[in-house]
Amino acid sequence: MNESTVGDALLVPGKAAPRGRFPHVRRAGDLVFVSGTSSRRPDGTFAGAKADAMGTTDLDIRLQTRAVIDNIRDLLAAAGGDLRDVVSVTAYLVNMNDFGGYNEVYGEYFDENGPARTTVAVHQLPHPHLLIEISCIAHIPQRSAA
Ligand SMILES: N/C(=C\C=C\C(=O)O)C(=O)O
Repeated sequence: MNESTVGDALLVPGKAAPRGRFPHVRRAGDLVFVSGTSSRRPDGTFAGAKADAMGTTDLDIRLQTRAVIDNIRDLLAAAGGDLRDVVSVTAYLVNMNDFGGYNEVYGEYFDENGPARTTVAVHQLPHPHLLIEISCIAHIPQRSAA
């Protein structure tokens, strides 16, 4: 089904294209739902991920977490909001050993007055270099949307 039946679906120019048939962001009334977002750049490379010619990887949870939240900030801006509008965060880590680094960077953006949060470990994410993906819900009243 191509047609939107509830709210508005948004593909945000300049951001990494979704790797499937879903929008970056979907609005339903005053709530804005942000699809699971990684550190992927528009050119398909990942912030916080390097691999040498032998395939040895150097993956950095702090850099990835920062890039994910910055990507989400850009997506929210396209919906007329910003990170202060986020009311709920779900973070997916592939390894809970990364919780400390993730939590440290997260705390640079949000505090106890910020969104409700759930963090879970998952078996895999859609690319082997990914350590983290985050989805979230923001409250952005329609009258202030772009
Ligand atoms: N949200 C999904 C994938 C995101 C991948 C990325 O941002 O690199 C999905 O497949 O549901």
